Amino acid sequence: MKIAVIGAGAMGGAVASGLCAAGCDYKITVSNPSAGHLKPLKEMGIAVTSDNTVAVRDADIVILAVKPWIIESVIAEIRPVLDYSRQTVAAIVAGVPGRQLCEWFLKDSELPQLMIVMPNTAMEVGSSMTFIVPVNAGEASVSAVEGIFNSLGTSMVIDEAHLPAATALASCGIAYAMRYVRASVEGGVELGFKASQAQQIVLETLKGAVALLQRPGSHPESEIDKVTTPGGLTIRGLNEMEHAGFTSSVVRGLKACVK
Ligand SMILES: NC(=O)C1=CN([C@@H]2O[C@H](COP(=O)(O)OP(=O)(O)OC[C@H]3O[C@@H](n4cnc5c(N)ncnc54)[C@H](OP(=O)(O)O)[C@@H]3O)[C@@H](O)[C@H]2O)C=CC1
Ligand SMILES: O=C(O)[C@@H]1CCC=N1
Repeated sequence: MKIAVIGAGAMGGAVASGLCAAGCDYKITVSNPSAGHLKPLKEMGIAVTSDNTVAVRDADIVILAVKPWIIESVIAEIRPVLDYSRQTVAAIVAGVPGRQLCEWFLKDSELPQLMIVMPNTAMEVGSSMTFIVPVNAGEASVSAVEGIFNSLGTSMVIDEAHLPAATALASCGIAYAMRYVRASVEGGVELGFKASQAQQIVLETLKGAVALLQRPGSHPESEIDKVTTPGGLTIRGLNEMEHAGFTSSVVRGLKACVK
């Protein structure tokens, strides 16, 4: 299967390099105006070009990975050369509704197989939580796009109404998770560990927490109950974090992100 990736930044670059690193059998061409982002991809053996129309011409699946304010002009550029009868478009774009994409893609009253895809930066390491929103897409094209993003982590097909929340939790969520790590490392340094040691401790602890929660029937509160000795140390720390607004600030941050 041939894939064109338009835009070689954080998302487009991670799709291409991630698929390549995973040893996938896709023939990938990446297009980007400046050469800087293309160089490492070219070194991995990926075909590169600065011409979007060249990249999409032969592709079975076109992945758009440009900033939201650029996507309209990119669609206008590639629309004349796209063959809607055989090509699927997956748009990685935040905050652009499906109906708007349909308006921009409409050609002779036709649309391509079209979906919005929302990954996160962990595609780079094959661990993205990716959402797929079918906008105008049948089973075969959704399953082809699922195949791509399952090679880069885990994918979930959702409806568009859930996309803002999904974006907040998983795409932006990577940054929120990083902030928890940074905060814990800073605390660890103040308590006497070197930053590198503190980071290792925090990451291993998070790995353990994830593994505990991934067991069937597991729940965060029951895991917390096992740690919090009555009158003990853990509950003092937890309650202090809650007095400072821990849960509330996470919920408020997610809601602000969706707004
Ligand atoms: N970053 C993230 O975590 C996430 C981003 N998204 C969405 O992904 C999309 C891409 O974001 P992101 O990868 O972060 O952005 P980047 O700025 O990292 O990458 C965008 C890339 O598009 C290139 N570009 C600019 N103009 C054109 C053009 N006319 N044709 C082809 N390529 C072009 C840029 O090239 P140059 O730099 O040379 O100008 C750049 O390499 C956005 O719509 C964003 O909303 C979705 C989920 C998560
Ligand atoms: O912050 C943003 O707008 C993009 C969308 C999701 C993650 N980054």
